[in-house]
Amino acid sequence: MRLLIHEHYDLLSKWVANYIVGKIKAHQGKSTKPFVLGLPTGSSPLGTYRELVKLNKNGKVSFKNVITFNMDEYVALPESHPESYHSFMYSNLFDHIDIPSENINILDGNAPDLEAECLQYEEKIKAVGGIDLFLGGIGIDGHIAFNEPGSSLNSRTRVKTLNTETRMVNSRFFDNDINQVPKLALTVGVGTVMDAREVVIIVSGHQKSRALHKAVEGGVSHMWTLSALQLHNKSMIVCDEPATDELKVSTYKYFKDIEKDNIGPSLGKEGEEYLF
Ligand SMILES: N[C@@H]1[C@@H](O)[C@H](O)[C@@H](COP(=O)(O)O)O[C@@H]1O
Repeated sequence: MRLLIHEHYDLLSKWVANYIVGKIKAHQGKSTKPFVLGLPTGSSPLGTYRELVKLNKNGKVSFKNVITFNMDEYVALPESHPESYHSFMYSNLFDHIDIPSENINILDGNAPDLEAECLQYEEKIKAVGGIDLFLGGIGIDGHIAFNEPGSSLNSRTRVKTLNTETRMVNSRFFDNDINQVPKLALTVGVGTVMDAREVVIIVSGHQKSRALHKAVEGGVSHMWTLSALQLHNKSMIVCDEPATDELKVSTYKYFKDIEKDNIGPSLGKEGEEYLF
């Protein structure tokens, strides 16, 4: 597992967006098949989405031949609700890029048969040849997508009960009222994420530092589902300095040193592009 430590969130966001664009372009250079991209919601990817929109508008990348699969969605929250993950994705990304609407996949938390919906989602991912790159974030308890502590590391897309801590954290989007936060969600499983050919996780801020410590320095454990990434053969965590607060100094220095040539000193200057 790689760990790239950026000075601050804006640099991280710019780097991740350019990394994704590099991957899409490299794929398009050698295949006519669509690039399949897994996507998260939350505040962590917001900067990356802003950069992707900019790169699309500047003609640096097209999403016409990209298929997306979102990680999760609340159960029984209308799609039109401002806090549904459908709304989030359209207002922060899809409404601003040239992706065809038929290429967008988001779990339907209002489907009459939720289990069938989850099974179909897995089938659809398989049918397009699997996910090339899964982008993700984490919760403060180290959850990836909505795979709360105790989730099987082999789990597939399914209905998941949200724990109180996650609902409290997410209540900031629901008038700070935990009672308005749905109790259930549909989520891809840890196994679904692990099947992606590459996984990139954004971790930003001090509040995520314990989870980062557990995922990087702890053992593989279902109590910190991000730690499953240790078993993935192409995974990377991209974080900012505050997220490293709980890492050992030696771990911090190790990753700073080993990745020093991959985080250029000029990174982040307006208009600067990175080629991967
Ligand atoms: N299901 C989402 C996760 O996919 C996301 O990673 C997490 C962290 O969100 P944020 O980036 O806002 O901290 O929130 C939710 O629980």
